[in-house]
Amino acid sequence: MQSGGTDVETVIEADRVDLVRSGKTLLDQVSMVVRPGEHWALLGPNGAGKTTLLGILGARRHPTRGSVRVLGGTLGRVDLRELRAHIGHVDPRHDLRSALPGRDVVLTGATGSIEIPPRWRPTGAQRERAATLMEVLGVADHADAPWTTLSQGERGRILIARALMPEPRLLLMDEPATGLDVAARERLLSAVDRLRRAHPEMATVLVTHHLEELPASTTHALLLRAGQVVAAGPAAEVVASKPVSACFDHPIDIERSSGRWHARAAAADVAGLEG
Ligand SMILES: Nc1ncnc2c1ncn2[C@@H]1O[C@H](COP(=O)(O)OP(=O)(O)OP(=O)(O)O)[C@@H](O)[C@H]1O
Repeated sequence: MQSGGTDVETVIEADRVDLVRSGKTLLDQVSMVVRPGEHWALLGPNGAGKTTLLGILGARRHPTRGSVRVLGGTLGRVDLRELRAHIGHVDPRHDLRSALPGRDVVLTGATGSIEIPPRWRPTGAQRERAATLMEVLGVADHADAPWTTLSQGERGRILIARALMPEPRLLLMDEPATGLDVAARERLLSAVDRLRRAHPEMATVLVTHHLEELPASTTHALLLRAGQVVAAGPAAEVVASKPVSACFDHPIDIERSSGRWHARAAAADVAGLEG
């Protein structure tokens, strides 16, 4: 692989992407390059366009202007359904209503469906892979538990295992830790760290608005505000007080310890509030 530039092994290459809906510019000249083994955080306030951008990176929607190459395929020129089969997308709005056991929910990742298709039977290799992934994600004990009884944190980890069934080279996660209590969040983040170690070539993009929800294995970050990129690059530079304060339009102090990030209102701002 070449260093820099646009090598063939680039996982995502978005160049000056605009997305306009109902006359509103949701993404404005967004560019981003993701290479194998990189783990990106997509950060920004409510309504910044994070989910919209993830939809484009996941080959679920086309940009209005600009070019997007994902896993070597240019959106607009390749079959989006075919491309989607190679992308793991963890969507918190997974629309499963039946009491499918955890193991079967993971197996639906192989068929790309919500339910197990009639007459479909997993191969031995698929069963083995599902078991391994549930082990890595720490949900092996829930293989027989019905989806309807699983907690939000358990569901989240099951959905990540599901997204990994087709051995994707790209994994997209939209706010995987939202709504979890502190222990469930920590279990999920450890699972994501383990997963990244187990699949060193896989690239990931994780959306969140909470810096505390960033796994320690995050390598890069892109800050989005009102559809525009405020900063993008190595996490150590981008997840820092100055760029994050600019992105959220609020003075924020960022600290990093044991690889994890913590955010709080800047001291001057707190004094202002108290005074
Ligand atoms: N089809 C649409 N037509 C018009 N506006 C839309 C459409 N879809 C999304 N939007 C708007 O686009 C903006 C970006 O939405 P998006 O969900 O991508 O933001 P986000 O950064 O993921 O926000 P949050 O953190 O709140 O989930 C929002 O203002 C939203 O209301």
